[in-house]
Amino acid sequence: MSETTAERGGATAAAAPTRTDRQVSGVSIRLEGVTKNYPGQAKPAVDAVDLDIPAGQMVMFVGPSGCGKTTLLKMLNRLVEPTSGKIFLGDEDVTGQDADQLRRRIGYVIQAGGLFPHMTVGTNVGLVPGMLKWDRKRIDARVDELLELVGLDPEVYRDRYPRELSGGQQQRVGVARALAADPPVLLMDEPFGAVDPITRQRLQDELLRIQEELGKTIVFVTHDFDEAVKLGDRIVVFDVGARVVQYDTPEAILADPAEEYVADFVGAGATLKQLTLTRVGDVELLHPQQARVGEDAAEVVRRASAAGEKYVVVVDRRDRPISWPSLAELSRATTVPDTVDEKLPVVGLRSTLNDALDTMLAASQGGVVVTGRDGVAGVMVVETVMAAIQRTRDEVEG
Ligand SMILES: Nc1ncnc2c1ncn2[C@@H]1O[C@H](COP(=O)(O)OP(=O)(O)OP(=O)(O)O)[C@@H](O)[C@H]1O
Repeated sequence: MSETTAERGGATAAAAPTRTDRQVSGVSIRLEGVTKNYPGQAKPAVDAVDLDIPAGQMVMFVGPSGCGKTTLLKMLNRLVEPTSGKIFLGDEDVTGQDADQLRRRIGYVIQAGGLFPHMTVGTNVGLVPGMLKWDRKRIDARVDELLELVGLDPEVYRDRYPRELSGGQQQRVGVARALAADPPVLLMDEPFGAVDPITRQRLQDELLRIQEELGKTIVFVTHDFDEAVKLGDRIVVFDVGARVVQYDTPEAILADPAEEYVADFVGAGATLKQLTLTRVGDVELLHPQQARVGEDAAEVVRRASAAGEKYVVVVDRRDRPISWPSLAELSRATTVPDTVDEKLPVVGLRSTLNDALDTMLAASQGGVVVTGRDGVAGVMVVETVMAAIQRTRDEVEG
């Protein structure tokens, strides 16, 4: 770290560990005095920014509209040419490197996925490996692997066109495409801005899961402070000219905003935002009886009644939850039905309590099914969320 970096106000991340001890496949990014003057603009859009982004971390860029977040992001893959300053990937100065070469090492995800509409999902995902002249077999295998990774069945989606997908699915394909050549760095510019809140929450959960697995260095621009708190290992709060006002963990920023400006930006709901820091996996879950499709319904009802329960979670053959019927409903069937409840409220262990509450409200249900790596991890009821909110309030206020 240079002295100038230190002087310019906390633009270096402290050497705190990431949220989990994940594998790291990313490289660090270092900016030194990076500046952009757009022609005809009196002031630089980005003014002499120094920033160190540690390898394998997800760093969120937030700040008011027009403060220069996107310009700064686009200078990292040179969609915007810096006026001055230096950019390093690891120890390598990439400021003068051929931009096309550079972009093959940096995945880029934008709103709505930015897919080519006239190409199938498979062709979209295989674009960069194709440019890198991988052979057909290797590309096909990689496409399937990536579609699996982002939760899309390759058999079903490989040959579809983007217009045949929902917004959330297109976004998943966008992420798969950005990861295709296994770049160490991923840039994401408001990727989930155009999808509905519940889909956004699922995509965020998926991104956390993928990041846990891959450990890329991710730089993520967002307007949504809750999203920054949920996803970020660290958050950079910018002001005009991409001035770094605060660069720290979400916990630290919420607990101690650096300036009044940051406090305003964090907002009056900071107490409740603390809830965004609590993951579903951090609270005690209930463990209901489960039943598998095709089981004898009367037997399941007997088992659940004996355990004092009124509902069971039905899972399919791959242990995925598909419905959550009452014993009364179940006793009308002979075998446990394979009916999929499209509105079944489901969240992951890495979802936040806010997400869980939103999901319950959207489904008009008093609980959610929680899934983990190996299927159903439990269920959570609204009372648990309320108790956690109360605890957070007590802690913050008292
Ligand atoms: N191509 C361009 N030519 C001239 N000025 C530009 C150009 N792109 C951005 N700007 C200006 O640079 C400043 C920073 O814009 P930028 O889009 O980077 O901000 P931002 O923080 O990402 O904003 P938003 O959150 O609204 O997307 C703004 O004043 C903007 O008007």
